[in-house]
Amino acid sequence: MKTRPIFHQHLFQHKWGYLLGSGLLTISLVLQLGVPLLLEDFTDGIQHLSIQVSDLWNLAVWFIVLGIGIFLFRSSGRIYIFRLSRMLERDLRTKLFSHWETLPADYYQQERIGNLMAHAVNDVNILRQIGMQGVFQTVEAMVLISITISMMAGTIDLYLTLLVLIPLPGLTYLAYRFRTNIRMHSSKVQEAIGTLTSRVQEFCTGIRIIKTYVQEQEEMKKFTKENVENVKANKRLIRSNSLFTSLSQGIVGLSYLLSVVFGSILVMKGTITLGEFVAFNTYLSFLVAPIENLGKVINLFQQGKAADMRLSDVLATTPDIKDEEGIFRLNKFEGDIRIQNLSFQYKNSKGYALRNINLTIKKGTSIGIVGKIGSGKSTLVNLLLRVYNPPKKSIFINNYDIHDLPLKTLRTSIGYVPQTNFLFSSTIKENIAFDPSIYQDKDIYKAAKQAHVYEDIIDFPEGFDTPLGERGFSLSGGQRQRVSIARAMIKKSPIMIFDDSLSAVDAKTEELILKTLQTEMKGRTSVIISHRISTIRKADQIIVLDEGKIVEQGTHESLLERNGTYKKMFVQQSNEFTLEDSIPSSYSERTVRIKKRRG
Ligand SMILES: Nc1ncnc2c1ncn2[C@@H]1O[C@H](COP(=O)(O)OP(=O)(O)OP(=O)(O)O)[C@@H](O)[C@H]1O
Repeated sequence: MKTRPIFHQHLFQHKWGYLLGSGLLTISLVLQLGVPLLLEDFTDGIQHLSIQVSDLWNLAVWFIVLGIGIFLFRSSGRIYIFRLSRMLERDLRTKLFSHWETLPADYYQQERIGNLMAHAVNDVNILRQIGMQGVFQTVEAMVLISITISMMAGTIDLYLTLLVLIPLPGLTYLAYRFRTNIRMHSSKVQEAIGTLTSRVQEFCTGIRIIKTYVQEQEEMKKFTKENVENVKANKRLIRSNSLFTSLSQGIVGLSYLLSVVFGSILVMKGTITLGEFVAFNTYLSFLVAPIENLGKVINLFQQGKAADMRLSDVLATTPDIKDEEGIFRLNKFEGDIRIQNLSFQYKNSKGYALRNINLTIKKGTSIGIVGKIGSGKSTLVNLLLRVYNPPKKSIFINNYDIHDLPLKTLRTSIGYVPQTNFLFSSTIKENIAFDPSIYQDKDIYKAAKQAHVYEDIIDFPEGFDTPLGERGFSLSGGQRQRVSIARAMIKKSPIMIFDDSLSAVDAKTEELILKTLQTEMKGRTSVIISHRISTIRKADQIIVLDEGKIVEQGTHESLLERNGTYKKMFVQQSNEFTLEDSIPSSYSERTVRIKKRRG
């Protein structure tokens, strides 16, 4: 079913508001048309020397009354209309954002962030402008042009009116054509400024690399090139703007020339009075802006139509990961996981990321997942969280197919520490608790202690209230990882997933964290992905993934005894490290302490 364009829906929803705003504006425009009438009478009075001092006072009072009336009605009409379009902007952004929240992760991989930003900023702005300038200037043009021309032709002179109107449509055409041109050049200027800004930003953040690789001159060359581009873009904009202004002034000038020359002839012939001549030119001055605005408005409506279609398309995207019909309304569950014949292929991908996975993870146990880069480890946990949709009847939690569980329950019941530790530009406290009002400070401190980041945080100038910059750049890689772990720990979920979450911490801290996890995770299920055997060796079961398949499965000891991929990895990693304690020949000892070789 075809839906109505977004702007039409808004206009329809607020039709009375827009009518009221337009009505107020119309009153102010009608009052404005009283000015030429007053001038006409006054000029004729001067010409006939019939003006008294009291007439001067009267004129002044009328001007003031009209001025106040025009001001009051125009500004209230404007406020009314503009307020409605600000509501459109607010509601549309909220709608867009809440719609985006429903869309799955792969939507964001297919769409470029820049496009999404353009929808949220530019497209919404265009629709707002239609609600503001578009409606305001259309009403103004329709009312002013129709009444003014009627007054000029009906009360002064039809032929003179037709004559002065001849050049004016050129103004509409020019505004229409040049607006596209000027807009294109303006966006090029914006782009050039954006590029320059990014260059400076990159320079500031990458200053150490630039200096150590002696790249100052190269950077200077790049900057100079982009700076020149910026100047060129500005020159093109200035040229376009100046040409438009000069041509418009030429057209308006031509109209006035016709009015003055032929109007004076009519005055001299006695066809019109001097007062009517003055009023005629005042009417003409009222026409210029609305006729020019018509061109801009036509252009704006065209842009609006395109923006409306783009936004409607975005809003029409249906999430393919959502609560399905007939789900069990569970609020919580325990951590029994069963994976059955799970194979998975990403959209637009030729091969399978996972093939025929069968796995049982009992409540309260831990599983370690190892495997080469790209072997499917993260895919497996992403499917568990339904970040991507697994095939039906392939993943069960507490014997429920995860498709039959509410998404919210599924995700709140799983504490997840992702591979990339994204931190928000807020305080450390907010990064751990998201909403600190839900948790008490002691819960936040406890989670930080469990992640072994507490001591680091209290050393920061503002402790847990230290604000983090974009992506938390003020923290080290290891600190960021541990803040992410604390964020997952505070949830106390029955299932915890750690996706390569200890890669940036040193061996000693890793061991401390693992020890704490062992105690904290009692009764809960944990899934630990790692490239380092030291991280997963104590897990109740370990699987080795290779090209999406489970190639080995067992405990640390049983896998070492198999002499397969796991053992190869273990030996390889052991060679890369200096062993603090020697590796027992049978590999049966559970605690092998590995310390990264210094230097
Ligand atoms: N969103 C995606 N779209 C298409 N293919 C993907 C996507 N994400 C991962 N893949 C592919 O799926 C396979 C498994 O990737 P996955 O990220 O699960 O591996 P991994 O074992 O976690 O790797 P790493 O150790 O580097 O984290 C890889 O071939 C990868 O290129």
